[in-house]
Amino acid sequence: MTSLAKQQCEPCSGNARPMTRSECESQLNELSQWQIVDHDGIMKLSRSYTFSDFVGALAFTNRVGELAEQAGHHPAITTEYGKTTVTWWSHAIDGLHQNDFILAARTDEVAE
Ligand SMILES: C[C@H](O)[C@H](O)[C@H]1CNC2=NC(N)=NC(=O)C2=N1
Repeated sequence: MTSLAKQQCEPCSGNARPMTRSECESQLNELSQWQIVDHDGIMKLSRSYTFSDFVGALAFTNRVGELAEQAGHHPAITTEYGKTTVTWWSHAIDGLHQNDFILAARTDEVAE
Protein backbone atom coordinates (compact mmCIF):
# COMPACT_ATOMS: atom_id res chain seq x y z
CA MET A 1 0.00 0.00 0.00
CA THR A 2 1.41 3.45 -0.84
CA SER A 3 1.80 5.98 1.94
CA LEU A 4 -0.90 8.13 0.35
CA ALA A 5 -3.40 5.27 0.31
CA LYS A 6 -2.78 4.73 4.05
CA GLN A 7 -3.67 8.29 5.00
CA GLN A 8 -7.09 8.89 6.50
CA CYS A 9 -9.53 11.25 4.80
CA GLU A 10 -10.49 14.18 6.95
CA PRO A 11 -13.89 15.87 6.86
CA CYS A 12 -13.77 18.50 4.12
CA SER A 13 -15.95 21.47 4.94
CA GLY A 14 -16.82 24.17 2.46
CA ASN A 15 -14.40 26.42 4.37
CA ALA A 16 -11.36 24.38 3.33
CA ARG A 17 -9.07 25.99 0.79
CA PRO A 18 -8.68 24.17 -2.54
CA MET A 19 -5.06 23.10 -3.11
CA THR A 20 -2.97 25.18 -5.47
CA ARG A 21 -1.63 23.69 -8.69
CA SER A 22 1.90 23.43 -7.28
CA GLU A 23 0.61 21.74 -4.11
CA CYS A 24 -1.27 19.30 -6.35
CA GLU A 25 1.72 18.61 -8.58
CA SER A 26 3.88 17.76 -5.59
CA GLN A 27 1.37 15.02 -4.67
CA LEU A 28 1.71 13.30 -8.04
CA ASN A 29 4.95 11.39 -7.21
CA GLU A 30 2.95 8.39 -6.05
CA LEU A 31 0.28 8.91 -8.70
CA SER A 32 2.29 8.87 -11.91
CA GLN A 33 -0.62 7.84 -14.12
CA TRP A 34 -2.93 10.58 -12.86
CA GLN A 35 -3.37 13.96 -14.48
CA ILE A 36 -4.58 17.23 -13.11
CA VAL A 37 -7.28 18.51 -15.44
CA ASP A 38 -9.15 21.79 -15.51
CA HIS A 39 -12.89 21.57 -16.10
CA ASP A 40 -14.41 25.03 -16.33
CA GLY A 41 -11.88 26.45 -13.88
CA ILE A 42 -12.17 23.56 -11.38
CA MET A 43 -9.02 21.45 -10.92
CA LYS A 44 -9.69 17.72 -10.88
CA LEU A 45 -7.61 14.55 -10.77
CA SER A 46 -8.27 12.04 -13.54
CA ARG A 47 -7.02 8.66 -14.77
CA SER A 48 -8.25 6.09 -17.29
CA TYR A 49 -7.79 2.34 -16.79
CA THR A 50 -8.00 -0.18 -19.61
CA PHE A 51 -9.67 -3.59 -19.55
CA SER A 52 -10.20 -6.28 -22.13
CA ASP A 53 -13.97 -5.86 -22.27
CA PHE A 54 -16.98 -4.05 -20.82
CA VAL A 55 -17.49 -6.54 -17.98
CA GLY A 56 -13.99 -5.84 -16.64
CA ALA A 57 -14.52 -2.09 -16.85
CA LEU A 58 -17.89 -2.41 -15.08
CA ALA A 59 -16.51 -4.64 -12.31
CA PHE A 60 -13.80 -2.05 -11.61
CA THR A 61 -16.41 0.73 -11.67
CA ASN A 62 -18.31 -1.09 -8.95
CA ARG A 63 -15.18 -1.57 -6.82
CA VAL A 64 -14.51 2.17 -7.05
CA GLY A 65 -18.15 2.79 -6.13
CA GLU A 66 -17.74 0.70 -2.96
CA LEU A 67 -14.53 2.52 -2.07
CA ALA A 68 -16.31 5.86 -2.53
CA GLU A 69 -19.24 4.85 -0.37
CA GLN A 70 -16.93 3.69 2.39
CA ALA A 71 -15.05 6.99 2.28
CA GLY A 72 -18.15 9.19 1.88
CA HIS A 73 -16.35 10.89 -1.02
CA HIS A 74 -17.48 10.29 -4.58
CA PRO A 75 -15.81 10.54 -8.01
CA ALA A 76 -17.21 10.89 -11.50
CA ILE A 77 -16.82 7.55 -13.26
CA THR A 78 -17.26 6.92 -16.99
CA THR A 79 -17.50 3.28 -18.02
CA GLU A 80 -16.91 2.32 -21.64
CA TYR A 81 -16.06 -0.88 -23.50
CA GLY A 82 -12.58 -1.73 -22.19
CA LYS A 83 -12.05 1.56 -20.38
CA THR A 84 -13.02 3.26 -17.13
CA THR A 85 -12.16 6.88 -16.37
CA VAL A 86 -12.20 8.02 -12.74
CA THR A 87 -12.17 11.72 -11.86
CA TRP A 88 -11.82 12.95 -8.30
CA TRP A 89 -12.43 16.43 -6.92
CA SER A 90 -14.16 17.92 -3.90
CA HIS A 91 -17.51 19.43 -4.81
CA ALA A 92 -17.73 21.23 -1.49
CA ILE A 93 -14.72 23.40 -2.34
CA ASP A 94 -14.84 23.30 -6.16
CA GLY A 95 -11.31 21.98 -6.33
CA LEU A 96 -8.81 19.48 -5.01
CA HIS A 97 -8.28 18.49 -1.38
CA GLN A 98 -5.87 15.96 0.14
CA ASN A 99 -8.81 13.53 0.31
CA ASP A 100 -8.86 13.37 -3.51
CA PHE A 101 -5.22 12.27 -3.64
CA ILE A 102 -5.81 9.63 -0.95
CA LEU A 103 -8.79 8.26 -2.86
CA ALA A 104 -6.84 8.30 -6.15
CA ALA A 105 -4.14 6.15 -4.51
CA ARG A 106 -6.80 3.75 -3.20
CA THR A 107 -8.38 3.64 -6.68
CA ASP A 108 -5.05 2.40 -8.04
CA GLU A 109 -5.11 -0.33 -5.41
CA VAL A 110 -8.55 -1.64 -6.38
CA ALA A 111 -7.37 -1.71 -10.01
CA GLU A 112 -4.56 -4.15 -9.16
C1 LIG B 1 -22.75 15.21 3.07
C2 LIG B 1 -21.69 14.51 2.28
O1 LIG B 1 -20.60 14.18 3.08
C3 LIG B 1 -21.17 15.36 1.18
O2 LIG B 1 -22.11 16.05 0.45
C4 LIG B 1 -20.11 14.73 0.34
C5 LIG B 1 -20.51 13.53 -0.43
N1 LIG B 1 -19.50 13.16 -1.38
C6 LIG B 1 -18.65 14.07 -1.87
N2 LIG B 1 -17.78 13.74 -2.81
C7 LIG B 1 -16.96 14.62 -3.33
N3 LIG B 1 -16.11 14.25 -4.28
N4 LIG B 1 -16.96 15.91 -2.92
C8 LIG B 1 -17.77 16.35 -1.97
O3 LIG B 1 -17.72 17.54 -1.63
C9 LIG B 1 -18.65 15.41 -1.39
N5 LIG B 1 -19.46 15.73 -0.42
